Amino acid sequence: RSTPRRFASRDVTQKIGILGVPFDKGQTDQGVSAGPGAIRGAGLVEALRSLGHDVQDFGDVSYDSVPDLVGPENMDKYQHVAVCMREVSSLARRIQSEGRICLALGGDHSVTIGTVDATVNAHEDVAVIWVDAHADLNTPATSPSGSAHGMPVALLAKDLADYWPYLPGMDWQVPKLPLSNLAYIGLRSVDEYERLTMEKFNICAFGMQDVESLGITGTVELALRHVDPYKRRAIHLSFDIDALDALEAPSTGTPGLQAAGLQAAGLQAWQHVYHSGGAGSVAVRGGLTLREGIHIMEKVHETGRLAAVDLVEVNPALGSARDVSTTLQAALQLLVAAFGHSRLGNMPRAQELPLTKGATLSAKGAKGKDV
Ligand SMILES: NC(=[NH2+])NCCC[C@H](N)C(=O)O
Repeated sequence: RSTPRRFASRDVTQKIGILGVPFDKGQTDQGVSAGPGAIRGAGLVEALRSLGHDVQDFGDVSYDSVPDLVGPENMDKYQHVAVCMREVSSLARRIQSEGRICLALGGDHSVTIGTVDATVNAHEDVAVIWVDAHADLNTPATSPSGSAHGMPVALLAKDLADYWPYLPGMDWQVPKLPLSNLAYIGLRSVDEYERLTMEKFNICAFGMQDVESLGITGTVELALRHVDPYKRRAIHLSFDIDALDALEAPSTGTPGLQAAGLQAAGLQAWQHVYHSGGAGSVAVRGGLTLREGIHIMEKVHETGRLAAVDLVEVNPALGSARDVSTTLQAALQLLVAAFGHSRLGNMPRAQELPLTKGATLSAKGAKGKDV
């Protein structure tokens, strides 16, 4: 049974609020703070408006003073995280309270400490789809790097609250997200303790092997069914550009394991192997294709329950000019897909199609009356 494709999106105006979060202190590479500017510069606002949406750009989050907070051991730049994410959360809440879908541009993935916090406060029942090469499920006690961008999920999860020490300056943040409302897609670099946590709490995760065996269609269907079985939750979609293969999005910086190489070496998937850090960082090979990423976005859009999107870890300082442009185009395509781009390009609406010379099919005409 074949049903005609629906192009509903062109007729449904969505209210979108863009929030830039040029935050880079959740990891060690320079340049990820230029992400929001670069994605805007690639034409994001214009592209979303051309879909007919009501787009308001709320600019970039800034914070000036960093108080002398003593954070947990092995959580780098804790003070910055605590202060900046409070600001992110309050702005993202404001955007959502105006009835807008909050589109946050990172920055590194620690920005979700603020954005997801806003979503779980703006809605009663929230589902999170986390598209990423990494699980970002470490606590300071388990983190191999001390980088906050590897910790947001652990910080947001209600089930993991007891695994954290008291966090001074973060009283605004209440871990509210049940891990049962979360699904990962695209994992290929999971640390040992993250894996243990995933097993212990039975977290729904589709790694690259699963995407391979189920296909992206099956993967997204199962992920959505898991996080939102009764089709009533607000959906927060957090997309780390490093979920895409390095060929599709080279300008991103997290050192990680090379899945293919590890398998060849007969190593366990959870034994993490790092590339050289800093300027030599490279994206993780063996990831999602851009088409697969777009499919995820389209399917979440089709639910009609998208509340917030993050697009993070685009680093315009990494790679050649061509790498940067490839990465930015990928980011842009993902985002227009999340907001209902037409799969076949900008097709005219049926009513706009000229039937005979000079005549167009009006709504009335479509019912067979005089045109
Ligand atoms: N959002 C990211 N790129 N996260 C990378 C995390 C890498 C590693 N698992 C860590 O915790 O340090």
